Amino acid sequence: MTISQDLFERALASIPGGVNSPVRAFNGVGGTPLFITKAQGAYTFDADGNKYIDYVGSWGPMIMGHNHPAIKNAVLAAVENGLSYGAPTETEILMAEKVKALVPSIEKVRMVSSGTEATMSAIRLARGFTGRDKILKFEGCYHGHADSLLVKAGSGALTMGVPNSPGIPADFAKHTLTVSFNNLDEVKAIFEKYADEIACIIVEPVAGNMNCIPPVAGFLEGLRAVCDQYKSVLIFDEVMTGFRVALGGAQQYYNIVPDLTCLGKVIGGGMPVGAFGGKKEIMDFIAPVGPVYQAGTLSGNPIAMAAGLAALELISAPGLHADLEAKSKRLCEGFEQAAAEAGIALTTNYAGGMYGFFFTDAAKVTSYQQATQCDVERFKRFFHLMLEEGVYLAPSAFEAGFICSEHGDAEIEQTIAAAKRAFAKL
Ligand SMILES: Cc1ncc(COP(=O)(O)O)c(C=O)c1O
Ligand SMILES: N[C@H](C=O)CCC(=O)O
Repeated sequence: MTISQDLFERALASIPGGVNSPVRAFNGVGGTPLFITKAQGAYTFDADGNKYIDYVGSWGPMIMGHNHPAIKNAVLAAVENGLSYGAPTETEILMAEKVKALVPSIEKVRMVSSGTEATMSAIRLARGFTGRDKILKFEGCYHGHADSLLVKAGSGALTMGVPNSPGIPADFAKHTLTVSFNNLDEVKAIFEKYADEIACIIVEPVAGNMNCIPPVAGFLEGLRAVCDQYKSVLIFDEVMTGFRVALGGAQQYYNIVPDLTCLGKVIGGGMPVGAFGGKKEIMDFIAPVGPVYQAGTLSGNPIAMAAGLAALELISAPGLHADLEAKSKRLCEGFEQAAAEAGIALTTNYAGGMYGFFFTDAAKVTSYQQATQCDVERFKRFFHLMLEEGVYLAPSAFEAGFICSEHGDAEIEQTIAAAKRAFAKL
């Protein structure tokens, strides 16, 4: 990795921490981040010419594998007509119609350029719509880096040990209430306390930013009931789960209808895209039809829409999500069996095309507290052993892993075999 090392040193001189998003810096595992030169299918290639089976997939968007020809060709065709107009296009209508068809709880949708913009806009809309200031989120859930949401946050914030970021005025953060994920009693108690002051609950329906933690039975149903009771807006942040755990997202997988949904990652096919949408009466509260302001110079960008539409077309193939889940299951079972043979305590979680594994004695991990008590040092050693084996896992114990359509049986079995050798050396 000498070229990656040289590039990292050069990057450190000009870019804070050498990276443009903290989770890329390997702070969670130590060592030098890989500098990637190209990616194809299930594989990424680094500057030193190493080839890796990739379970990061650009942190989720690459559900059809890297550089899929249909997405690439859609982008190339769109580029011929110009890069951006700042005026409406038919492709935006096609995108909105496709999103509505795939996620029926979405009656109207607004396109943005990142998941952060989607969640930030959705909570502003919920506040404007209800006339309430407080919002409720869950410890360890990450919803991007908007001020209201960087409170007890997961992902890089948790990895770096700064779940509450400096720079956010206390006067602002005080409006963000937090309780434990998968703990409905805490949700009910806080609603009893603040009754009609809470504008919305925002939740990752499968938590993917404190490793991977699916909801326990009844949790999402309970959130729906509480929001109905107190007339709060239920926001599913499906930036990660959307189009991944099922074609219609986690709301289809668990059969719960939120009021608003945030989307990102897969919806852009690898281009910078996000979206938020939901009930017509709430969505019509945003400008220009309603009073809540929300805008974006590059929102609905024609190249990004072309890539996203091509991706959504591809993922609509019958059986794709069942296949992704079968691969997640095989990988998790393979890891558990290999760990057991080596006498290593390990448990796994998965939902559709996302998964996580935890070095712990616990039979199942269902909470933030359990996730943060896992053996992070063991994870770090395992991560580097797997890298030496040619397997690129998320470089943090607090991130989910992603399966793509191009992970075939060969890649999955190769990964399990690599894990077996790695466990033996832990
Ligand atoms: C659940 C969730 N919400 C929001 C975001 C923010 O998206 P972005 O990084 O595109 O701003 C992310 C990922 O970063 C995410 O995983
Ligand atoms: N966990 C994050 C998103 O899901 C990782 C992406 C990032 O913040 O760079």
